[in-house]
Amino acid sequence: MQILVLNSGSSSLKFALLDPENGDVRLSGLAERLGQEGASIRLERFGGGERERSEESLNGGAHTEAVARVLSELDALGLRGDVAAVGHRVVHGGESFNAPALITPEVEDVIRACIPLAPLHNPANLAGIGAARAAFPDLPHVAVFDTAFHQTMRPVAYRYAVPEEWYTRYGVRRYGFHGTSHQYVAGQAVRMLGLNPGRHGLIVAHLGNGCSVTSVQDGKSRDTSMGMTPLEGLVMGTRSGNVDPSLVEYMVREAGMTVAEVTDALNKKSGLLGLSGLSNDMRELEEAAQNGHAGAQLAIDKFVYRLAQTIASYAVGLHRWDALVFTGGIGENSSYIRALTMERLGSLGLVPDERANESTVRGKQGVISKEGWVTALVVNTNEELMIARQTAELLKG
Ligand SMILES: Nc1ncnc2c1ncn2[C@@H]1O[C@H](COP(=O)(O)OP(=O)(O)O)[C@@H](O)[C@H]1O
Ligand SMILES: CC(=O)OP(=O)(O)O
Ligand SMILES: [Mg+2]
Repeated sequence: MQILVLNSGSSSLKFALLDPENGDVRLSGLAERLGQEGASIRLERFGGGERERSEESLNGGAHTEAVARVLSELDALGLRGDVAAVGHRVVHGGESFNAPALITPEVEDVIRACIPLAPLHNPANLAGIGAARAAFPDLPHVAVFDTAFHQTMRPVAYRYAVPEEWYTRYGVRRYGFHGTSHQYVAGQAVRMLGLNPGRHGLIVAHLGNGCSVTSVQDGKSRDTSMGMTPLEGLVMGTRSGNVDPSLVEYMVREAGMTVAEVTDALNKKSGLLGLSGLSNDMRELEEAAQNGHAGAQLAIDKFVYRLAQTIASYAVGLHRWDALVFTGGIGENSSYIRALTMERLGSLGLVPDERANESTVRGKQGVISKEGWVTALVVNTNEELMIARQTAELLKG
């Protein structure tokens, strides 16, 4: 059985056709700058131990054109008939979903109702669902929510200290995101370390373009750093993470900006990009910092400082702490950021094994801490595989 997985961003579409049993990928790729000039799509085909890549223009195409191109590629490869179902990443499911859901008109309504909580993500997810339903009208479509894994948080973690009515009437609370990745990575770490699936404590740092830390106890999310929206928490590529909420009103008053402009800047012009004045890409910042770029150095230092602070604070809620887990593009590849973070956490017993840390990059995973100290490890996340598995499980059940 093959599952087609679609992960729609505001202007991008990641896709993969894979077997949920063994994780074998037949086709994968990424369409970018959708709906804009210069839209393009990259395709990778796998078969018979071979891998073939290509890139082409989509000519201003949007999600519909990207899905259509994926479909024509499936036809060209003779794989369309193998697709048993489509699994969609949906970022915000509010409090309505603690598990994946078969997409019905009612489910689409709930995803639509969550747009105000995730204005950057949910409209793109709906566009992807619409395009895929038109392309595969007879197949089951399943929504896998970023928020679902975090529905096990208790009120002490998910409530904000604001008037109660904001929660009961307007749904103002912490929801958390990247749940599919945190759940997958925590499960892998339990297996790799031989921990008891029913009794363990992990802190998982998912560090990609968006970044979040989650504490996982006995397989369940206890707390997570992203909040009502994916803006809260850590310093990210272009997102500020935590700031004083008063700055919104202040910038409106002092800089003559609108609330929407301030919010947009906090989401798209802040974080590593804002602090460095250079880039949202950690690779570029590491190189620039080495060449003496002060802004890049500050961005890295602030990123690490906030990350280490958050990790330390998450040790508070766990009944035991077995390991710190790094994942995502930065977590899996930057031995520098991992080393700096662990050094900051030295007083909590984290000590990097220099050789293991430096060699655990580009697809390698495993323990990177010195023996006898708190365990730290790298786990490669695989949201596509997790979405495919959850889609297949829901259809079986
Ligand atoms: N070798 C590397 N060293 C440092 N950072 C890296 C490296 N490889 C990738 N990254 C960083 O990972 C981030 C992207 O993470 P990724 O998980 O791929 O993003 P997304 O959240 O879009 O899926 C970027 O900041 C990129 O610079
Ligand atoms: C929810 C979220 O922040 O996702 P991403 O990291 O893919 O932007
Ligand atoms: Mg990501």
